[in-house]
Amino acid sequence: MPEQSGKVQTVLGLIEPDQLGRTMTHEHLTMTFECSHVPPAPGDEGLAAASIAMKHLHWLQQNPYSHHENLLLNQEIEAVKEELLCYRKAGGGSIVENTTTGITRNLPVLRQLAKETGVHIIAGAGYYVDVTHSDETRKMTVEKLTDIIVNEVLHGADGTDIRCGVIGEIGTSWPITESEKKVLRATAHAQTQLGCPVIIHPGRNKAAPGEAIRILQEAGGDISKTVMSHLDRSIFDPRELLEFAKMGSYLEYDLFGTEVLNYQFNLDVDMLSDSQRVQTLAFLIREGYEDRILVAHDIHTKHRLTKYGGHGFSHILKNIVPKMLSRGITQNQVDKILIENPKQWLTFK
Ligand SMILES: CCC(=O)NCCS(=O)(=O)O
Repeated sequence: MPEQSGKVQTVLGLIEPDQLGRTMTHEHLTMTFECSHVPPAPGDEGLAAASIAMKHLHWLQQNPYSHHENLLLNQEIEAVKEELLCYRKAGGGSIVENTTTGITRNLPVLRQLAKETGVHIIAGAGYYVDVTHSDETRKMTVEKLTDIIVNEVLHGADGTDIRCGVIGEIGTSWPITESEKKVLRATAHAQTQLGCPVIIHPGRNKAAPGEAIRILQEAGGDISKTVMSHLDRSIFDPRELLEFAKMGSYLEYDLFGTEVLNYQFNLDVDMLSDSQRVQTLAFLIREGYEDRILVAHDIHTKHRLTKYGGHGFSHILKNIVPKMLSRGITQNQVDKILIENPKQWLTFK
């Protein structure tokens, strides 16, 4: 039985699950997102090249992926540190940092932030979406990928002794590519060996979450210990959502704070507002899924930091929790979503 059994693995070592407190299960503290750059609309090239400024803020909020500098969250370590101190003051305890290979994971920075702020940080093992896979990664067998992921959890990643405490976010596109399928199978095999939590980034299609779960299931993964991210831009029809929920994964609404007219990555999608996210959580609770819900902001660009006029890492604790309570979600259910469910998910079997 691995030493992680019954514990949560943070970048500073193992902790007791009760030490986690309120936990955002899907954030990024340092990463780059150039792989997802969207060319600006004709006429917007000047805005896309300008430094971030108050007078451009609305444009930036609506076109976050067309501004190159905005995609470099790794340049904001000091601002993120300030945010984490505010997050603690607001009652936050832990953050799952989902940056995986391909989007510039930086484990020494995560360790430094955990030391300086007292926030428990859990790092992610594995690989982001296909466009970020190296030729070397693409050529690897499932067995080799499994060994690498297991090693990142048991011994440390990126040449450090800093160990990951979850596998993911594992990136998938739509349709899921062959290289991503291999990574999903390796994820399931590693999870079988380790009894660890897994988190998946689905492609931008309503069929994507179910397809990723089926691949994990067929490879022996433990779906009850797996999170499906980004449901707030993936499945909108209530009946289809309940069909997906029946598959048994955690259901994560992790784009709180993102309110956009046009979702740049899929213009067919009408992105939920925060009010609609809260309504969806209330719906899932009524349908009996309160033990399966997780929430976060998935901050991955500069403009969502308070330094740039964004909502920051404390938005859920400060603004969304009161809204949840005002819409009939009980304090006990809020505590399940913020404390108990993350604890169950993050504890190694
Ligand atoms: C690395 C951050 C990330 O993948 N965020 C998801 C954005 S979205 O696909 O839900 O728009």
